[in-house]
Amino acid sequence: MKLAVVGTGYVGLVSGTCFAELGNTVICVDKIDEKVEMLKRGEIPIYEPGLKELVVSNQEKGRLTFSTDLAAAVAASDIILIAVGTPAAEDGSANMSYVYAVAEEIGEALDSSYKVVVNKSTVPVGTAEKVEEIIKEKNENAQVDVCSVPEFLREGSAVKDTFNPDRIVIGTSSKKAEEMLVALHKPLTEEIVVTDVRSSEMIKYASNAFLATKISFINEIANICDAYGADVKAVARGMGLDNRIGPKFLNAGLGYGGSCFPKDTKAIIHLAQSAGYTPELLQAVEGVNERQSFRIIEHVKGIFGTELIGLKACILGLAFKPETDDIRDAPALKIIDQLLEMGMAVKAYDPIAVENTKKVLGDRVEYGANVEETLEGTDVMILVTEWDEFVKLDPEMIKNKLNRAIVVDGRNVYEPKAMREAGFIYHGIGR
Ligand SMILES: NC(=O)c1ccc[n+]([C@@H]2O[C@H](COP(=O)([O-])OP(=O)(O)OC[C@H]3O[C@@H](n4cnc5c(N)ncnc54)[C@H](O)[C@@H]3O)[C@@H](O)[C@H]2O)c1
Ligand SMILES: O=c1ccn([C@@H]2O[C@H](COP(=O)(O)OP(=O)(O)O[C@H]3O[C@H](CO)[C@@H](O)[C@H](O)[C@H]3O)[C@@H](O)[C@H]2O)c(=O)[nH]1
Repeated sequence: MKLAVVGTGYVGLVSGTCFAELGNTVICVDKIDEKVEMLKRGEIPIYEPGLKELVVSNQEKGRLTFSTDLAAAVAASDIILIAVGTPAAEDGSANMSYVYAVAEEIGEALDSSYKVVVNKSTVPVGTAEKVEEIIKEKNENAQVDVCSVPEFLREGSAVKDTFNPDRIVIGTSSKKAEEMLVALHKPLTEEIVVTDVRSSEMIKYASNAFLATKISFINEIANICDAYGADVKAVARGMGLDNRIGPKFLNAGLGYGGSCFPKDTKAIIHLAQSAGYTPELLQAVEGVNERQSFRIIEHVKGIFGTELIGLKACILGLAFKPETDDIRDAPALKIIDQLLEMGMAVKAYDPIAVENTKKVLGDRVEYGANVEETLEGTDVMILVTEWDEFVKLDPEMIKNKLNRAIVVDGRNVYEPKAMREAGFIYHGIGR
């Protein structure tokens, strides 16, 4: 099949490349010239394991091309995937300006041949209908079915997730579009859920909201564990072995960050409120998450008291999770801001997210070249992102580099007993 993919962020680039790998002809379009030029040279603007090799090999086979010319890509394709950003607006709703702008451009580019337009971006319920309306306002001869196929990939494992999805959800009431989209996705999985467009759009928000709820739930339990001397890791294990609960997404820590859960939770809350419904549970999920990263600060104050001026913290991990350089809504940024405000100096390190962090924090923070150098001469090590290299650190090395043997483990990666026996003042989250 011939595909145009609009937007070369995580979703557009990964799904476009994977569809090319499956033998389709794919044109990935972005409005940013430099990005398209980089991609043409086989350079990948984001860090995503396994992606570069796939992009380059599909370019070489001529199945994957990059362009800024949306009209030409639309004309050459049967299916057009919209994968542009839907960031949070001031009021928490999804900012739909990028999606609507693309809809206008598609409307202008279409002739009277049949096309399937797919929203892969995470969008409020009712968006497919609105996109179809915009296209038809621009072009009354347009023969389109606008469908919803939400994306469930995770950053850091995006390629693996795309080739091994738990399910594909297709929202459409058109038999013709359904047949084309089922044929496109069939090589990926047998688990294809075909439903109406609005339910499909809701499935995406409901899935993210549920996962966010699981995280806020276990964080709340962790905070109660802290008060009573229970170990949240043991609690999560004991709970997770119940098949009805399951072990995944029960890691207590600093709360969820990233480009999806925070904004999508806000968007579904806004969606509910716009319809006159108060989503109390989801509001609490968000409230718990807002507070959770500040648990670190409470631990720091618990150790040093409120007089923090003159002390230096070593922050390990800046990306919102391991295996990505994405710092959008990363807990590290909030924690660093708070430490600086309290008068502490901060030295930080991340294997790949330092460049992105510098664009936001500049020289308010000192950056180490590696873990050892970052730890050197600091008063407390604060682990924020559970990169494998941090998990495997030698406690003796940590002790030798720090001014005092103090570790605050925001991801519960070390064993409290072993750390305390090794002479550390050790604080985890809920254990
Ligand atoms: N990042 C993820 O892991 C993930 C996973 C699932 C779903 N989603 C959803 O997918 C959507 C895209 O997310 P992302 O992280 O890939 O976005 P992103 O912000 O990283 O990238 C979006 C890209 O679209 C381009 N763009 C914007 N307007 C354009 C236009 N008119 N023409 C051509 N290109 C245009 C931008 O230049 C940018 O390169 C969002 O709705 C997001 O919620 C993201
Ligand atoms: O037990 C857990 C699991 C995750 N997290 C945090 O939750 C956030 C999100 O993690 P993850 O879901 O792994 O990453 P994303 O790449 O943001 O992926 C989510 O958001 C995407 C965008 O919508 C969806 O496509 C994915 O299915 C969904 O998992 C990160 O800050 C994690 O540290 C926890 O705190 N505890």
